[in-house]
Amino acid sequence: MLRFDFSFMFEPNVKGGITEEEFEECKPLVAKAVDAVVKSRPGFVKVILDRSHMDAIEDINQWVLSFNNLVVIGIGGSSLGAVALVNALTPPDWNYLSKQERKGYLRIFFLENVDPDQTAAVLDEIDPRETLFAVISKSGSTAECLAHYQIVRGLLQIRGLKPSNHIVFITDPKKGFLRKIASEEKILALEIPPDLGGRFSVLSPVGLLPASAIGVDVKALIDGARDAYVKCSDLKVEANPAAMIALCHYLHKKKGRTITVMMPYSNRLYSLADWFRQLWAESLGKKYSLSGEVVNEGLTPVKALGVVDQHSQLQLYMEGPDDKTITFIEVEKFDRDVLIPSIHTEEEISYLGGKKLADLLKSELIGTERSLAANGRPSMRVIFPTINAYDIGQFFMYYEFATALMGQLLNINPYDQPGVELGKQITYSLMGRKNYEHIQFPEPVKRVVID
Ligand SMILES: O=P(O)(O)OC[C@H]1O[C@](O)(CO)[C@@H](O)[C@@H]1O
Repeated sequence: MLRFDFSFMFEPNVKGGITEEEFEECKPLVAKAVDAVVKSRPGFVKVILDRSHMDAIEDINQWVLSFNNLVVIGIGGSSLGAVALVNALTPPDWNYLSKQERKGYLRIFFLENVDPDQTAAVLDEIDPRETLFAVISKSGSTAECLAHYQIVRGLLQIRGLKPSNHIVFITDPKKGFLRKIASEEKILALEIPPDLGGRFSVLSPVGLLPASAIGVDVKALIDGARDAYVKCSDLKVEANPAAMIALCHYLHKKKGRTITVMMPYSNRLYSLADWFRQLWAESLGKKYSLSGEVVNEGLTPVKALGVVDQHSQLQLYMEGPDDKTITFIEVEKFDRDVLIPSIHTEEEISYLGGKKLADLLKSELIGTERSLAANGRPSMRVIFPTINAYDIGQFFMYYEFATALMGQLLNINPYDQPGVELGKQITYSLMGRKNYEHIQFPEPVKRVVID
C-alpha cells in the first residue's frame, strides 16, 4: 500500500508551515469538496468501476501478443500515463531483451513529439511486419498524432501490409476522424469514454492496452485505483491522502507557494512526475472561475529527479524564492540493489564501503528533506514500499482525485483546457488546413533579431 507523510508541510516541523488553526479551519472546506467530487461521479472514477474496458483489453490480448513490437502514437494525456507505466514497471533495458526474456511480451516505443530525428530513429528500430501501432487520440484530431498515423500507415502500405491487421485506434466512441476511419475501414477501435479527459485517461484502454502488451498485471493496477478511491471518498480529511494533498497545496498556495515540485528518488518513477505535470498544469491553470471572473488561477508543476537534481536545483529550493512545496517520492525496497565495495581506507571515502546504493539514495532524500525543513521549506513524502502495478494504480487515483479537489477549492473547472486552442488553430492555419485561413496572428513589431 502506498503511504503518505505530510509532517513537513506543518508547523512546528517547518517554520511558516500550516498551523493547527489553519488546518482545522480548512478541513470542513476540503471535506465539502470531497463530497462534491464523489457526488459528481467524474469520468476518471467511472472508468475504473466499469469492467468493460478490461474486458476489451482481454478480448484482444492474443492478437496483441502475436506481435513483437507495440508503437504507441499519441501525445499529452494520450501517452504520458502509458510512458509512466512502462518506465515504472519494466526494467530500463526492456527493449533490448529477447522475446523469451520478455516472456513473450512486446517491445514498446512511443511516437509523441513530431521531432523527425526521434521519429526516424523509432521507425528504424521496428519491422512493420511484426509491429502493432496503437493510435491514441481522444479527439481524433490532434495534428501530431494524425501526422504519425499517416507516416506509419504509409510504411505499412509500402510493405503491402493491410492497415487493419496492424493498427488499433483508441478514441472517442462516436466522434472524431479516427472513429470515422475505424468504421469505414473496419479498423479495431477501443473506446475512451466521452466524459473522460485525456489527462485523466490512463486507467482506460489508453494506458491499459500498452500496459497489458508489456505484461503488467492490469487487474492489480485497477484494484489499486479502486482501493485508493475508497480512501479518496473518506470525508475524514486526515484519513484521506487525496484530501490531504489538496489541503496542503491549497493552504501553501495562500502563503504564496504556487510551485509544486515533484521529485521522485527513483529513475523508474521519474515519468510519474511528467504525467502529474500535465494533470496539474492543464487542470488547474485557468483564466476564468466557475462564475466567469478572470482569476488566472493555477499552480506550476515542476519535475525534479532525486538525487540528480540535488546537484542542480536544490540551491534554488533552499535559498531562492519561498514559492514552492516539494513532493518527494520514495521507494522503500528496490527490485535490485548494488553493494559499494570497501576499496579505499581513507576517511573521505571509506564510510561508503559496505553500504548499498539504496542506503545512499535514502540518506540523501532524508538529508534534502530535513535541510529544506530547517530552512522553512515545506515538503511531503509519497512512499512506495516497492514498485508494483497495484501501488502505481493507487498513485494515479490519488493524484487524479486530488486534482479534482483542487478544482473545487480554487473554484475553477479542472476538466477543460480552452487555453490550448488558439495555438492549435494557428498551427492549422500555417499548415494550410481548410477553414483556418482566417486565423489571425499578427507578426510582432521587430525589436531585437540577430541573424
Ligand atoms: O487525445 P488527444 O485528443 O489527441 O489530445 C492530446 C492532448 O492534447 C490536449 O488536448 C492539449 O493540447 C491535451 O489535453 C490532450 O491530452
